[in-house]
Amino acid sequence: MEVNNEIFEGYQKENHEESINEIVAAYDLLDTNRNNFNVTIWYNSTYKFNIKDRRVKLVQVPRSVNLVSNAYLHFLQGPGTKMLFEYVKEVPKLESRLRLDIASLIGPLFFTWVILLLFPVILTSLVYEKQQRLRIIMKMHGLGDGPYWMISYVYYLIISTLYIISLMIFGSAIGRWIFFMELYPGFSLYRGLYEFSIYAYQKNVTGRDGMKLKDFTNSAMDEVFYIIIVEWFVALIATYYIDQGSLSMEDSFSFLRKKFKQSLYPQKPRTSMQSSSVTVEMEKLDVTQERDKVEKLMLEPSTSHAIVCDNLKKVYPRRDGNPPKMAVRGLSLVVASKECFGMLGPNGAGKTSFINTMTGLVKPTSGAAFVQGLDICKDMDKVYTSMGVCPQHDLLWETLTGREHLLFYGRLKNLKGSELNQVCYINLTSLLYNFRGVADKPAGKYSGGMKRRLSVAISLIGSPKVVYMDEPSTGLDPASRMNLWTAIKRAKRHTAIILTTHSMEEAEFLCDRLGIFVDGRLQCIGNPKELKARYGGSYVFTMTTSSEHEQDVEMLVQDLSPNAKKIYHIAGTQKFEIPKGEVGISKVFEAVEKAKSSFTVFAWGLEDTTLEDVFIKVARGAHDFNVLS
Ligand SMILES: Nc1ncnc2c1ncn2[C@@H]1O[C@H](COP(=O)(O)OP(=O)(O)OP(=O)(O)O)[C@@H](O)[C@H]1O
Repeated sequence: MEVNNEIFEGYQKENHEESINEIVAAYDLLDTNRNNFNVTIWYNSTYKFNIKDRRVKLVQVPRSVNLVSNAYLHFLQGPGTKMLFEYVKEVPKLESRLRLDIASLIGPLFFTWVILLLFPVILTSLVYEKQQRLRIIMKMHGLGDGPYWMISYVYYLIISTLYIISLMIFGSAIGRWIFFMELYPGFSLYRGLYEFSIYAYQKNVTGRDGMKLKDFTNSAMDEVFYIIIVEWFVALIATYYIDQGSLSMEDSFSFLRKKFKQSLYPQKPRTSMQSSSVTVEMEKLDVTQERDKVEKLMLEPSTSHAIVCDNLKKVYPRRDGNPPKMAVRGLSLVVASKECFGMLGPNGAGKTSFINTMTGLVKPTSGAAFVQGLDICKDMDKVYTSMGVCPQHDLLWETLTGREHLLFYGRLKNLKGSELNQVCYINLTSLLYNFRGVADKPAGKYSGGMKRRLSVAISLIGSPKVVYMDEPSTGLDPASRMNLWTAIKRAKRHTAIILTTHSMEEAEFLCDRLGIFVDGRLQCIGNPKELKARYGGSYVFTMTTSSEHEQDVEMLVQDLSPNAKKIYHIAGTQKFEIPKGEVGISKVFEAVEKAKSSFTVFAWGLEDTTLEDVFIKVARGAHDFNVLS
């Protein structure tokens, strides 16, 4: 290329003061904060005007290609650049192309987006564990908060590091320096990258270096770091609060909801609570005896009993304008080691609330409870190490197989190596009996009954000292139910079990003692035989005849026992309750044979009281008492 040396040399010799002053003025207009600026003009070699404190020096620097045209563009923006512009116009220059650096323009947005892709993945995973209550079930099986967060942190740190390293490798491959992209969280990262982009752009325009450490105070980069550090602490504390405030997502934000609700529903005097507390409590003898037993144990604490509850209460706070709900009203109960205690009760009686309180899912409102001598309010973490839980709703990872679930929970119970494999195998065979096809399938693909069986297997793994089972046999077919019962019976040899159920058959088959719970109170307690003897002191006599002989049947029953009560009557079929003390079975047979000779008897039957009869009687009695009081 032809170069006009004369023009440039002439410029140097004459030292055009006026044109240099105009450069300074032009620059001041562009950015009054800066007192340092470089202009690079190419000619044969590269010359540089260093303008500092309005003093201009022309220095020769190594040749730099392609910057001259950018410098012109920059200076053309100021009104005082006329002289230079006119002069430069005459300087022959290399052919150059306009560089539009897409990466610098959209880089910050793009990089932030790419890095934040990992954030929802981590968040979803943590929230999933919390929402599905997997977090609490892991805790109940002995996984403490410290190890949980450490493992989660290290796990996601490794994933994030690998991700960022991949990104950096990719970035280097495309020629970008993205070291600072490792910094997090997103917003400050975005800001940081924005600062980088400005420097990157200036590098292209002016030929200066990119961002240096010393540039941090001139740019907003120092702020970015302060924000990241502050956010780090705030996020850690907030996470800790949300996690510790309560273990349920719902309760985590209860403090906010409380404030909001207080403004919507001003506090009314607590009339309903007060009235319930002055209700005369007519406790049955067996329940009173149990309470006395607990009181004695409280005076001489011992670890010989697996579970001791002393006047345990759970009240759910006022919600959506509804009054507070007393779900458990002062329960006193002792469960011995290796005892299976069955909790029966109608829907909404408070059984699950009691189990949730005992397993640490909700805190008791008052009273105390001890598991193996450990206070559930103070030593829950220690209690968890010897506890198993089969919750009312299955809490399983959709993607883990049955075997993986058992291996995981087995490890939490400190089982290792061959012992772990053996325990896992025993549980799989006893509870997932056709396990070969099932054990290695993801739990998300299990049927309802299979999930239930897996939940029971998890609760029993590692031979915990205390196991809570909330309706373990719900949704099981008869064969699976029998399997489950066998497994529970086997577990009873070394474990105390509290189980809730709506199946009287199950309660009778498995439980050493039963308690019938109605409206938060224990109505009766004892072993199934005792309860039947106490509450079911009558036979149920049923006879079906044609309708014209109904009167004859009534007379027959009156002859047998004047105190018999008709409890059911429909289209020729009548049911009577006959007090056991007033009639012998042989007398009933005789009377029926006599009746058969005088009229046609289609069918008849005599039944002893079942547990179901006891349950209905007790539940109805308690309900009527509550309605009247
Ligand atoms: N989180 C809660 N907030 C307010 N009230 C609740 C809450 N959980 C349960 N309750 C109420 O407490 C009472 C006892 O409920 P709980 O679930 O303990 O009964 P349950 O005996 O286990 O019933 P089911 O046999 O149907 O499982 C019910 O009236 C229920 O509506």
